Amino acid sequence: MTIRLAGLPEADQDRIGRTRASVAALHAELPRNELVVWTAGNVSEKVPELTSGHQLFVIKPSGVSYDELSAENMVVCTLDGQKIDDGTADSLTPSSDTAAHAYVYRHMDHVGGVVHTHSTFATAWAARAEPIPCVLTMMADEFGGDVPVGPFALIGDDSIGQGIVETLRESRSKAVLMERHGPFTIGADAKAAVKAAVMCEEVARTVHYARAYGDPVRIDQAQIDSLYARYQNVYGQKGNTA
Ligand SMILES: O=C(CO)[C@@H](O)[C@H](O)COP(=O)(O)O
Repeated sequence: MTIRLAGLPEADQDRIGRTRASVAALHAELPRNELVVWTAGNVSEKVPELTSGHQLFVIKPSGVSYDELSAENMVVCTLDGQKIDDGTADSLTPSSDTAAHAYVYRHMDHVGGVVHTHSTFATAWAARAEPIPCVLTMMADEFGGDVPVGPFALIGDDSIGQGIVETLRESRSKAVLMERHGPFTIGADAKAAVKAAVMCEEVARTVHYARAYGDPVRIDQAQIDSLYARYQNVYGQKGNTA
């Protein structure tokens, strides 16, 4: 039976509303960071701590221009990728990549946010099915090593999601270059996944130019491990309330 948003406890409705607003706002980061053209990218976030016990996520409606996105038209889905009765028109369909996002949430419990783009430099590496080698400290920081390539898969069923999960389970990376398609990124929440998408495009561009003029040198594994540990555990204002 379809879950009805209006029938959920008030606290759950409030939580879902906050997630819808946050995911709608984060989509503006995709064109702002030049990660998308037209509508070719999407962001989703799993709704945490629902008292009703439902497991839901929020994702962009398919093909809707980023400047028309709002909390009200963010689509709410079950982890099976099925749209609930979320108050939007029945005709409003979720992202083409909903099945992939849903598969990741079902199989990677620690993931709270997923992003997909076709950002130019990362997608060029995906077109060559070539992992981005870890030749930059920024890559060790954010990805803990190379940015891996996932298998080519057609859109619309679980195959992309399966490829994302199989690839990222073997890596610390928050980004995977799906072969001949483009990058998918994950994070503890949608903002972390958007950051990973921004950083993935940045390192794809930098390493592309580095290789155009020479042979970049890999960072050795012990140094990658040290850089990753510092960045993930010390960098920024970890826990500071100031
Ligand atoms: O690769 C594709 C379509 O082939 C998708 O990733 C779109 O580029 C974004 O689709 P929507 O989220 O707007 O449905």
